[in-house]
Amino acid sequence: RRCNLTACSSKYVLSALHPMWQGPLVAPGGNRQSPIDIRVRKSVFDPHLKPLTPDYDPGTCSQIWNNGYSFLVEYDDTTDKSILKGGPLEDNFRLCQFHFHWGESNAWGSEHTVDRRLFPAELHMVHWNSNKYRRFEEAVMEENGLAVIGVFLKIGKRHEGLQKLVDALPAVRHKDSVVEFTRFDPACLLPANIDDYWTYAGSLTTPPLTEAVTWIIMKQHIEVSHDQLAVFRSLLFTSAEEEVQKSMVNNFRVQQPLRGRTVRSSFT
Ligand SMILES: CCCCCCc1ccc(S(N)(=O)=O)cc1
Ligand SMILES: [Zn+2]
Repeated sequence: RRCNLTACSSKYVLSALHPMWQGPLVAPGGNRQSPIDIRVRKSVFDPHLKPLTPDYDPGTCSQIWNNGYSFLVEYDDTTDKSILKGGPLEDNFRLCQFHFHWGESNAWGSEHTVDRRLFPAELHMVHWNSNKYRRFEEAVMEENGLAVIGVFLKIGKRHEGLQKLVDALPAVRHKDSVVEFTRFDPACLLPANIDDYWTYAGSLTTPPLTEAVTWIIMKQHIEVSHDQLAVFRSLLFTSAEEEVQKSMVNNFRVQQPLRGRTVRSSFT
C-alpha cells in the first residue's frame, strides 16, 4: 500500500495505488514536500527550540465538514482566541481546523513515519500565521504561512475525549456534508508530553501542496480504540448523489524526497 518514490518508478503505479486523488503526487519543482520519513538518528537536536505553547478556546469550535479527503473540525479563526506559539515558531499562529489521515487496516494510515514505522492514523492540527497574514487563504501561499502539529494514533484504550467527535461522524458520512459541532477542546487530542517533537520545513499533503508548512511532529502518540478508528472508515469519499459509494480510507499521500532538508528535534 505504501509506496515510496524509490520503490515505484512510474507515476501510473503511484496513482493506481492512491485512489485518493489522481493529481500530481510529487509537486512539480517541489523541494520541500510532505510527508516524509523521519530518520531519528539523522535528526539534529536544537537546544534553542522552545516548548510549544498551544492555548485553545473550545468556544471557537464551530462545525465538522466532510470535504471528500478527510473530515475537518473547524474553528472560528477571526480572532486570536485559539492560538499556537513557541516551539520553532517566531510568530502567533491561529488554529483553523484539525483533521486526520488513516488506512483501511490498522497496519498503515499515517502520512509521516518514524524510521519507516507506520501508524494506523495521524492527526493534523492546522494553524496560520496571524502576525503576517489576514486570513488562511492568504497564508497558505506563503512559505512561513502555516504551522501543522502532527500526532500519531495507535490502537489501544478508548480515547474518552475523541468519543464526542466519533459520535458526530455518521452525520457527515458523505462528501460535502456539514454539521454543527461546538465546545470541543482540541487540546484533549494532544499527547501528555508535547515538549518532545521533530520539526522541519514542508508542504500541505493534499492539493494545493503549497510549501507553506512548518511541521511539528509529536514524538509521543495518543491511543484510540479499534472501534473508534473503525468509525472513521465508515465515512465516504463520495457525495450522497453518486451511485458508487467509496469508503474514506487510505487518505494519505505517498512519502516525498527529503531533498537535503534537516529535521530538528527538541529532545536528545
Ligand atoms: C486555499 C485552500 C487551501 C486548502 C488547503 C487545506 C489543507 C490544510 C492542511 C493540509 S495537511 N494534510 O497538509 O495538514 C492539507 C490541506
Ligand atoms: Zn493532513
